Amino acid sequence: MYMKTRLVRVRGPGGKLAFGASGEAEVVSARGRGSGGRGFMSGAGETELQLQRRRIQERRLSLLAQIEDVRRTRAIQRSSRKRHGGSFGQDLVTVAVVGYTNAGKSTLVSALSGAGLYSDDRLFATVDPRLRSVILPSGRKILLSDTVGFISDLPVQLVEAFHATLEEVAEADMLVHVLDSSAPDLEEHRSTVLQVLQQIGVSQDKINNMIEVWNKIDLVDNIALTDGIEDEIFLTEGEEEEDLFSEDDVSSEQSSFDSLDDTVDSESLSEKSCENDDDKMASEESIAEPVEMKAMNSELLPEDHFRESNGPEAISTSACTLTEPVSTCHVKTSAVAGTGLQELLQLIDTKLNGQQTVVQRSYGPFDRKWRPSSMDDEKAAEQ
Ligand SMILES: Nc1nc2c(ncn2[C@@H]2O[C@H](COP(=O)(O)OP(=O)(O)OP(=O)(O)O)[C@@H](O)[C@H]2O)c(=O)[nH]1
Ligand SMILES: [Mg+2]
Repeated sequence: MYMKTRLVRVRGPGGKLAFGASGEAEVVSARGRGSGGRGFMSGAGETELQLQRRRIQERRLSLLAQIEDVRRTRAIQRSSRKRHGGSFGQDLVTVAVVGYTNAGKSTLVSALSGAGLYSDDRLFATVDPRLRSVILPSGRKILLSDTVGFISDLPVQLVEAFHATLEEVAEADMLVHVLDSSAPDLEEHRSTVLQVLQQIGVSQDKINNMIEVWNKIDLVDNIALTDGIEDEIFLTEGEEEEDLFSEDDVSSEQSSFDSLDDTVDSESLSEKSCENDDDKMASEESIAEPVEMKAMNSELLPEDHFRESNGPEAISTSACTLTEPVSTCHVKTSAVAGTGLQELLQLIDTKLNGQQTVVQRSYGPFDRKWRPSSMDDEKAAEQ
């Protein structure tokens, strides 16, 4: 097939035609040959290499045009969402799902918006299929935004291509960071993502407020999880896991969630933990002192205990800070098995409710606008 459509020639070191010989290989396309005379010996047309380069260039330009389209569309979507109750309003906040490549972001977004949970792609599907609407346990509707996976050492040339995604991340009201908990280089993935988020101008507040999803929990062997892996991931070195709560506490946790979803089992119910929003100051302090990390085994945290100190809206008083100088809430999920999904939605709900009163949207590098300093808040709001 290849030979039928293309002429392949290999030029040997002496410039002679030498099929299959080692040396500089020059592949001449049949198309190019036609345009350049009698084969490359007499100044052939476009070589295969040139042809490939041209095609790559064309493809690049076409992709850049598409990306520009997506950016424009998303900008329109965002302003429309703001007008009709978006970022500052009640109804349509955007939660961007970020994470290292292959962590399971797309699977998770599909699972969250798939059968069994409310899903409505209609509104934005025509312009961007990666935005899915989801109804939280409280009835609040949000938009979940799937994003391009981050990778280490992202080539500079690719950054432009990622801008559409990055803008969505910078603009999102909240971030959900999906981690593949079975990945051996989990820590590296986590720090790469945090680094990229900082690089693209996501505010520290937003990073601190981020929910971590420990996905692919089905791949992590239960015994290994309790014996070692979880300790490695979640506990600070030197800290000892404590049996903090009695069985009664655990069952009270379950009862408090029964109203949310009867199908949720006790195991998955205990699979979440969250820092107190009010503890934000404390967590910010911990950024300055990265060594001082609190951590707890989330399995042991009862719901009643969370509520005691945080009021009805809060899920947890316990900071589940990790070994990184960033404190986060976390939920364990298996996007393929469908476990932990309700807990994740509940956590997003709780976080958003907590944010509601203090929503201070951080401006990323993409939406900073100049504003006269004398302008009072009312005028600014009108604008
Ligand atoms: N066992 C298991 N596999 C999962 C889970 N979630 C996702 N996967 C698998 O992991 C692979 C990657 O999933 P994706 O959803 O494409 O990951 P992604 O983060 O969107 O990847 P990129 O778009 O490349 O960044 C797929 O083969 C999924 O089936 C999970 O919870 N458990
Ligand atoms: Mg994906």
